[in-house]
Amino acid sequence: MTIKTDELRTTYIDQVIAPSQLVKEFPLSDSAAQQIINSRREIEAIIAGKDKRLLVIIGPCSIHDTNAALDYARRLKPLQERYKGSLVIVMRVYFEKPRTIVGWKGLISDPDLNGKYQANKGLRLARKLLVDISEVGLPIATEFLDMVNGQYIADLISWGAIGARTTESQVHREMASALSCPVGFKNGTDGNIKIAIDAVRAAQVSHIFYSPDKDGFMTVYQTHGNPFGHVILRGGKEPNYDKSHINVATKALSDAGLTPSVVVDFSHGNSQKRHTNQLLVADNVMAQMRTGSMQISGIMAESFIEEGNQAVVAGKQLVYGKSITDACLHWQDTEKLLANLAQAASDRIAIA
Ligand SMILES: O=C[C@H](O)[C@H](O)COP(=O)(O)O
Ligand SMILES: C=C(OP(=O)(O)O)C(=O)O
Repeated sequence: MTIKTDELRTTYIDQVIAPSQLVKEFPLSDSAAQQIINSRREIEAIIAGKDKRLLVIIGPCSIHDTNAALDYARRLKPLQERYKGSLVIVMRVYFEKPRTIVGWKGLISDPDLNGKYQANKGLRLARKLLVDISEVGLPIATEFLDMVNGQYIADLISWGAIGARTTESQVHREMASALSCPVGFKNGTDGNIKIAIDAVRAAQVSHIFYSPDKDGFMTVYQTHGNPFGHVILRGGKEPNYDKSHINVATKALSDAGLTPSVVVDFSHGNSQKRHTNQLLVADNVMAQMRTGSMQISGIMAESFIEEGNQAVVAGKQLVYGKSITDACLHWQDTEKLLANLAQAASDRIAIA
């Protein structure tokens, strides 16, 4: 063969470390593993309607500075303890960003924020952070976007998301059917909730799925199906958190034979990308909860240490604790939000 017909549009960058090697470098302790198993069981019970507490997925839009993320985790931990009677708090630790067109795609692929794609460094930083947050004692939520990255970190994840741009993707549904944690599917960016309900159904059953194994060898797996898929309403062309949208979504879930409850994302289409609107969404959701309705089993919010977001500019120092993707609530608002959610959730438990 002298004429090359493929790999015409790629340039070799590096070999990637095997998942088993990364796990050796950053192992999970037995106590942290037990805590992850316990957190997954708690979240599963909420998804199944057996635990009346509110699932709260909260944290930065994306991780770009692991020190700031750990700082956030240490602030969140006492609140997780304080409100554990009414909230199951899980920290958002997102390393992979699906972009509408282009942009920084997250710490794993581009840890230096400079387009040099030092993926081995990104994987090491990501796994170390997950181990550190697990040692703090917090359960972790992440989005599974890439088909390979999960093998490096999924053992540390208590709750997974499939994003609005990939809910309709067959391979993501297959991946969700293989994941050991509960998985939420976002509605589409245009607001289509049927694709998320279809995704929950698709992920419930067994599939044939190609993935690297822990040693990095491409492997064909038969997945067992994930019984803990659920829908996340994130808004679309219009927000979809109010009572009428919740009723439509839960009826569609019921008609499909699924548990009629949803997670509401306060951000994204529901906040129309204005971070402080998350607090207005929260007020509406808490009012719904106070009627005793169990239609909303969980919420998601984007929060960090500093408010808003910032652009990455070469040579310019980044503000510590401030998002470089979607704008986030600051820590003070986060504390107030969690206190209010805890009150609304305990009011709801009292009625139920
Ligand atoms: O959650 C983050 C963003 O909403 C998502 O990655 C899309 O971002 P973009 O529209 O800025 O590309
Ligand atoms: C990208 C995200 O959300 P969505 O898929 O809803 O846009 C996210 O939660 O980070």
